[in-house]
Amino acid sequence: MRIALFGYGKMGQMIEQIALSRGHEIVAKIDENTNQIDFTTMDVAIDFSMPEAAFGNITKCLNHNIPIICGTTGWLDKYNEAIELCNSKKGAFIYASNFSLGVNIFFELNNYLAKMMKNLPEYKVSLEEIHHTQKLDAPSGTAITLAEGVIANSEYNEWKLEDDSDGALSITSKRIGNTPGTHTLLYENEVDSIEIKHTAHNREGFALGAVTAAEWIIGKRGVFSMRDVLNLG
Ligand SMILES: NC(=O)C1=CN([C@@H]2O[C@H](COP(=O)(O)OP(=O)(O)OC[C@H]3O[C@@H](n4cnc5c(N)ncnc54)[C@H](OP(=O)(O)O)[C@@H]3O)[C@@H](O)[C@H]2O)C=CC1
Ligand SMILES: O=C(O)C1=N[C@H](C(=O)O)C[C@H](O)C1
Repeated sequence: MRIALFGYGKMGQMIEQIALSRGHEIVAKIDENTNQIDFTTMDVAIDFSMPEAAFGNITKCLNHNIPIICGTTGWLDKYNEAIELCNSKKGAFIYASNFSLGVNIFFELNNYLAKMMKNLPEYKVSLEEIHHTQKLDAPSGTAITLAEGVIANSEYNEWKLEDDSDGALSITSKRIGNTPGTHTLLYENEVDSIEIKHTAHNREGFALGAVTAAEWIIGKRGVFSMRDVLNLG
């Protein structure tokens, strides 16, 4: 498979390693200084760039009929526009806030736990994410997906960053050293607490998931998720 990388930072470089080890070719490494992109050389594009760049990169790929896998977080105000464009162009697109197998299992566990806790209002939920100090967005995309999972399966209506006013689900964001990504859901009352936690030990799981998604999407049309790729649903 001929892969173009949009963004060649920490994730782009890890994806290159994994892609090469699986017999793929990296045909382009694109950043904000790239003037011309030859879309004829690529079978699929993978974007791990920056919040302000992702939507533009997705648009370019869909306009050139290139399937696009996007892991960049912090641009979701434009997600519906990306879906509309993908559908109108009959393209192929996957966004995931987290591509790792472990986190996608954790998302399922989170939904299941939220459903069980729905009728137990004595437990208050809180959500914490910890990432490295270079991370630009807060809360993390993964924390937002987890919060949306709780909201869809409980009486909570909204999440807020470090604010539980009006009964909102509060997300705490911490930036510590080189932490690859740790997410914790805590249900707590006066007598006990229940905690579920996912800890990424490095970036390999994210990169492997993104390359797996790129392999999976070839020949497909539509908007998909990691649930489709991993056959979780
Ligand atoms: N979904 C998932 O599983 C995961 C998602 N992420 C997300 O991926 C994104 C990237 O993370 P990470 O690799 O750690 O970040 P880095 O900052 O290490 O890399 C981002 C790269 O994007 C480049 N860039 C800037 N503008 C553009 C542009 N217009 N087009 C293409 N590339 C551009 C930057 O170049 P320069 O430095 O020259 O500006 C930089 O090299 C973040 O949003 C992060 O949250 C991260 C891990 C897992
Ligand atoms: O920026 C990161 O590093 C990560 N970003 C993603 C997010 O915002 O959830 C995924 C992972 O946690 C690492």
